[in-house]
Amino acid sequence: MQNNPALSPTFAEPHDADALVQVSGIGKRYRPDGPPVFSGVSFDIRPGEFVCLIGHSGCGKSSILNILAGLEQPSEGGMIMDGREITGPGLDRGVVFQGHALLPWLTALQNVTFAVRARHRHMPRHEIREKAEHYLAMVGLEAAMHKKPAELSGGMRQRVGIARAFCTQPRVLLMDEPFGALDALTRGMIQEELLKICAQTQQTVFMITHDVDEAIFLADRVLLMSNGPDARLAEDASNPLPRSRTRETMHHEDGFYTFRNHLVDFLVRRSALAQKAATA
Ligand SMILES: Nc1ncnc2c1ncn2[C@@H]1O[C@H](COP(=O)(O)OP(=O)(O)OP(=O)(O)O)[C@@H](O)[C@H]1O
Repeated sequence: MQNNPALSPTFAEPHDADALVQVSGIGKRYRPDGPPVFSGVSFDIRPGEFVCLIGHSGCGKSSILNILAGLEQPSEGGMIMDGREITGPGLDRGVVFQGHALLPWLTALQNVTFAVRARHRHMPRHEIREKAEHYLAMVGLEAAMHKKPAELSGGMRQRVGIARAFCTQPRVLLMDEPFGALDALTRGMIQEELLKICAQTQQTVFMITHDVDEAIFLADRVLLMSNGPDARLAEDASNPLPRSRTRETMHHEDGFYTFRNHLVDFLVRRSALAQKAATA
């Protein structure tokens, strides 16, 4: 951790000793004369955990993800990852946005090798290529790796984006509604692939979603934000379903409907009450 006296009081908060990421009392204010978008947000992410963040539009979810990515600075509080303060972007964090953000003049394979090369500057060319091919195969794109983004469907482009993020083997993968623009069928398929890859690689993930069922399928923990302005992290809900769940059968698992109702009730009712209580 860098020696930043301004942050020391917040970092004194209790955190899980095993946490990979420790977020301490972060807040964001874009306009000095207005209320903060959110404040006092603290949570931990343990290694290998899949954490989803849910909340109504405008409560600051993307701002939190951008702060974790180092693309934005918090107005208050701070974060530690692997014992060091996050102060800017780094290759230890891979980011997948809703728009795939691929380089349009490169093929799928070249887009992925570009990322591997940036991460592993001294890796031999053939190893870079093998790595890129491996991750493209993992997301089911063996046959399409020589196509350019314009020749791929939206779902395929998003999968290239996921392969690109995974292949750099970031300590944490940050995803901002990565499947928001996809049709339900493609979305389901990619969710399953993602869960499989995460299980194989023990990848740590922080993901924003609006979709309660997506969160229940993917997440070990669901963080619930109250409504903005001055939103807070209102609840930290552990997923009671076994990790072996599948999309087809998860609604038969004990606790599925109780957990789902809990999340839906938060979004429909408690998120507004939590905001009133926090700002009263
Ligand atoms: N760069 C910025 N400059 C000024 N205001 C911003 C900036 N980025 C976000 N905001 C404002 O901060 C608030 C939260 O935005 P943010 O995108 O973080 O919310 P969100 O919860 O991710 O919303 P959504 O679910 O609609 O994507 C909004 O009122 C937004 O207008």
